[in-house]
Amino acid sequence: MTRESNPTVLLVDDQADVREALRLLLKSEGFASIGVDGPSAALETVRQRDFGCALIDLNYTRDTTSGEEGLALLDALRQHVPELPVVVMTAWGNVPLVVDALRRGAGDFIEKPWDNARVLSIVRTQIALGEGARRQRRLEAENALLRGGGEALIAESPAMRRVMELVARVAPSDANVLVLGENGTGKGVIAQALHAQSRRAAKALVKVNMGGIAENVFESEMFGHVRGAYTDARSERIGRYELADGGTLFLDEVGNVPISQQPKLLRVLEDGEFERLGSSRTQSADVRLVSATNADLAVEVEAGRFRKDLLYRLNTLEIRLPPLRERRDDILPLARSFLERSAARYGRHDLRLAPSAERALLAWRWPGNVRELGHLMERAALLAEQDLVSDSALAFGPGPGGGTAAASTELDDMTIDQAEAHLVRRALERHDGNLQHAADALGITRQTLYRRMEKHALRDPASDDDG
Ligand SMILES: Nc1ncnc2c1ncn2[C@@H]1O[C@H](COP(=O)(O)OP(=O)(O)OP(=O)(O)O)[C@@H](O)[C@H]1O
Repeated sequence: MTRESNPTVLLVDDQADVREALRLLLKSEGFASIGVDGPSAALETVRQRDFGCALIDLNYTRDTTSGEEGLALLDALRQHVPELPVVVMTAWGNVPLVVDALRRGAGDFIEKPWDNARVLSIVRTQIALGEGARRQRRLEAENALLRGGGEALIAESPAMRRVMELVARVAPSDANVLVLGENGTGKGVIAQALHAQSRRAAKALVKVNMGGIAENVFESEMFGHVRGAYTDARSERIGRYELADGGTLFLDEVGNVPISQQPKLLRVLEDGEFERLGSSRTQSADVRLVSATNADLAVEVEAGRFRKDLLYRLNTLEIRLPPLRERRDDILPLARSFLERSAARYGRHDLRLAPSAERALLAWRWPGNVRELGHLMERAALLAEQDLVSDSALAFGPGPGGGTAAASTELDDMTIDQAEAHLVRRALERHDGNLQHAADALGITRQTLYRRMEKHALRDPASDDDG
């Protein structure tokens, strides 16, 4: 969110005295304004900063009566900065032109010579409408980013109870928290709990997966960009940092922030200030940071891949999540909860675990932790032939060397590189492009999968747009 108290009005008119009269009128009501003399200067200016509203003349020197230039400017503004309310100024009585402008999206019109009170009332109304539109767009963007709903968090084991006590103690503070743990141990769930128990709970929890952001889009993802900031930036975009204003920003897989981008992250963490890519305007946001990693960041610092000063910014407090194999008391409560949820989804309401299944679940080492348990229960709910799910109905992860004879013959004829590309592609296909599931199936981390995909030029189905 920008920190400007009173929005600025853009005045576009080729006559300097008109601009000056409007500037003084607006100033008397506390509105700042910037005046420019024509369409190209107007378009240049809206690229550089935000306005609460624009007042544009419809006739410029090149063509002083038809209004064509003004209407073209109106169209361009609607396209470039759709939330900016535009008020058109016309000569008295030019009804067809006014109608045309309103049809093309002008918020209102002013006839010259104008009535001061009417100008001020229109400007106030249009600014309020524009703010409403921006707020709406923010909410939509936030909703799209929020993780799907709060799921029940299970913490029966002594180790997890201690974690939850720590969460309760640190959540209300604004301190940055680093959540550590193997893949699938529930770091995202803990980030959600920290947010839900904080005074920011009513605001957004914005998640960014650092493992999934390519180096060249890092800055625009995090801090947004203005239109035209780079070749594909067709529209303005709000960054994740700004979206988290007043709320919590969750940086997942923070160990993957490229070293070249780490100073940018450090700067915003130090003073809360940033610029949208392509803009020189400094903005600020009030953000509480929770980050997570399965990497040993001390080792990354040693190796020169992670800045020590950044680590110290992130880990004001650390929460370590034990792997599932070290909290066996959670296994069955989690399994029952996942089975119940999947059973409801697939209409198998009477499904329950047989003692043999419970013994098998307790004996498994859970390399994929809680996530693996969730997937196993979902498969069981789908595939179980009887309501009582026995150990034989549990398809524990493929052991090393799993795979069909046909697949191995295919692999026999490939180079190692080809085989790797083939396996990655097949895993992505089998798991409908879900990177985590594909990585689990391949027995590698999501980061490693991501690197392999880059190496073999396989597309990440989630990285789609420029906004
Ligand atoms: N204590 C818990 N209670 C209920 N569900 C849990 C718990 N811990 C994890 N889960 C579930 O397990 C899955 C994996 O959790 P999550 O994504 O938070 O793990 P993670 O440690 O962030 O994984 P990664 O390191 O791969 O990003 C999610 O579906 C989550 O809802």
